[in-house]
Amino acid sequence: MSILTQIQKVKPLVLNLANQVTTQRVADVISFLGASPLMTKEIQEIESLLTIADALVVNIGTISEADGPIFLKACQLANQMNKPIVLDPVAVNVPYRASVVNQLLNAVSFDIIRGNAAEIAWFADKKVVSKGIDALELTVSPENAKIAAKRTGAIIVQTGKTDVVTDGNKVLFVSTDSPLFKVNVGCGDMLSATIGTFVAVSDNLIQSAYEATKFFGEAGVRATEDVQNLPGMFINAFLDEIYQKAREAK
Ligand SMILES: Nc1ncnc2c1ncn2[C@@H]1O[C@H](COP(=O)(O)OP(=O)(O)O)[C@@H](O)[C@H]1O
Ligand SMILES: Cc1ncsc1CCOP(=O)(O)O
Ligand SMILES: [Mg+2]
Repeated sequence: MSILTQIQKVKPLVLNLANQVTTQRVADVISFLGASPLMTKEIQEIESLLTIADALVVNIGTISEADGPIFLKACQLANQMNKPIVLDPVAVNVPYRASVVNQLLNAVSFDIIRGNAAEIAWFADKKVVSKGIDALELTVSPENAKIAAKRTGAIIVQTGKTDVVTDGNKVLFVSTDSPLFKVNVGCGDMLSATIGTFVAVSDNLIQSAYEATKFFGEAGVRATEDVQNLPGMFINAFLDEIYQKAREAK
């Protein structure tokens, strides 16, 4: 049975420590895949929610001081409960974010880290030009992703024009090019949540990360054709493609 069919069957609960910008888009993509999203930032309920969750997605996009202890507690509990964690290290090159992520890396294990080329370069201790949430270099080799995977022990999904999925040894590529991904804020967050939904029902981390990234990219390319390359209607067309494609899976 494919991972997508498994998602429809199990309807996993995906718990999100989401950012405040793209929360609805992230909830939508999880729901349209056939799973159940839940967003929280309340430390008092983390344990009970993780008990019923199948995966945790941590997005640092709008981090505040109060978030540090919540991220730490959620990730520690998820590790103890053997629930997979996907980290989206939005703009981790900014010093405050870097210090919080360093604390997390010292205390917990992430199963998957999904970021753009500049964010993944940070985990490899390399510099790639970035501007806030965006990576500015278009062609980036898989070397940084491989180093980041070896250093963190996580599967790395480095996104850009070509996506790289690696455990540090094996390297898989996804090329699904559409300029509308870049214009629409939140596509990275939606991909991280999609990966979280795939790993919620599959123990094979690298395979689920790869299949999620490929599925997401292909839906985006089809949506770009549907909206004739214009960005305004893209997210709706994209979510519709995800909904349909998920249900066509065998
Ligand atoms: N230049 C690009 N051309 C085509 N697709 C891209 C490009 N950059 C990113 N994507 C796609 O957009 C999605 C989000 O990636 P990215 O923009 O790198 O993340 P983020 O939004 O976190 O910066 C991925 O599915 C990726 O394949
Ligand atoms: C604009 C913005 N500011 C803080 S988080 C965020 C959204 C980032 O989304 P993505 O990295 O998926 O484009
Ligand atoms: Mg991002």
